Amino acid sequence: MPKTFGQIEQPEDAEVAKIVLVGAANAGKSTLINRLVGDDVTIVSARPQTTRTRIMASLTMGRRQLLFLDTPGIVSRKALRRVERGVVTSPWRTLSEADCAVLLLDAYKLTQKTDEVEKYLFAELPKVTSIPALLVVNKIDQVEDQPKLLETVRKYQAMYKAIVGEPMYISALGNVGVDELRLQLLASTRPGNWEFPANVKSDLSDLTRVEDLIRAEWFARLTGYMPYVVRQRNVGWKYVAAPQVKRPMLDIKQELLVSSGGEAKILLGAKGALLKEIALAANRTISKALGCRVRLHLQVVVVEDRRTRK
Ligand SMILES: Nc1nc2c(ncn2[C@@H]2O[C@H](COP(=O)(O)OP(=O)(O)OP(=O)(O)O)[C@@H](O)[C@H]2O)c(=O)[nH]1
Repeated sequence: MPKTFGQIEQPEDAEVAKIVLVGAANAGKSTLINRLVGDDVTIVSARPQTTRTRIMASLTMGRRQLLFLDTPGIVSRKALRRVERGVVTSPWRTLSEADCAVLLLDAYKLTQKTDEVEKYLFAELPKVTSIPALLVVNKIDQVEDQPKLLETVRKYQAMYKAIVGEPMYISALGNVGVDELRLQLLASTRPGNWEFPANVKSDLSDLTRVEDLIRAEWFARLTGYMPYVVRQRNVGWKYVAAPQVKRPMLDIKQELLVSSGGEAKILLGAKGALLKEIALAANRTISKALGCRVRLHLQVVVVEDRRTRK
């Protein structure tokens, strides 16, 4: 018989595990969470540091629930030192909440000897935590020199004593090894109460998810500093009932705020074509993510930039 805990219906023998992903910026944390959960819950981009919110995604299989605590990537040693001093949101704080860590390494960086941040991260990690961890090596699709990779991974394995089992080699993007990793993670659950109903995949409010998905589209199409200067303002959110259609359609109006006509031009593209493309693509992903029909309106608005105001 299922029992109700608070608002949540769960089986008598419910189990739960909180998982934290630790890795340098761009290691593929967001991509991996999306693969594991099977939904676009976090923003994925080729540029580092796009994870703005700490996102908790959840995945329920049978009686087990996994809760993923996503952490912002660590870009440099300097950033890591700031983290230690508690100046920026600390991934370490998230670590203390977790039952199990996934230590995510970028296979390509390991073979190219550009893994400085990782080395530093692994040297610091044992000082702040000893939670059990899986060592997961991502982006194996990018590696040719496999012996070199295995040798480097062995060194990492020795650095954090609480690593459970053998390292796992995956490609989050290519969906290789992800099913095996999911099974491993499910094996780390302990008796406990679920935090989300079985069918909920993320605790982000729908609005935050929508804004993330819109942002992902312009990040995918613009380069350089430009994506970072755009801010979002939600100006409309209503469900519109349409005759002959069973489920209402969600009508969303968002403004993209920039501080100059030049920036507006870049975002609009020739005759507004780029903005149209962004809106169309975002409309599709939002509709899929929320499971309802969506009509998205995007508008570029030039606002005075307080930083440059005299
Ligand atoms: N070739 C390859 N690329 C991958 C793989 N996994 C992720 N990527 C790419 O690596 C880039 C970074 O991925 P993200 O998932 O945004 O990385 P992240 O660790 O969440 O990054 P931050 O938000 O900066 O912390 C994206 O361009 C992904 O498509 C993989 O298995 N193979």
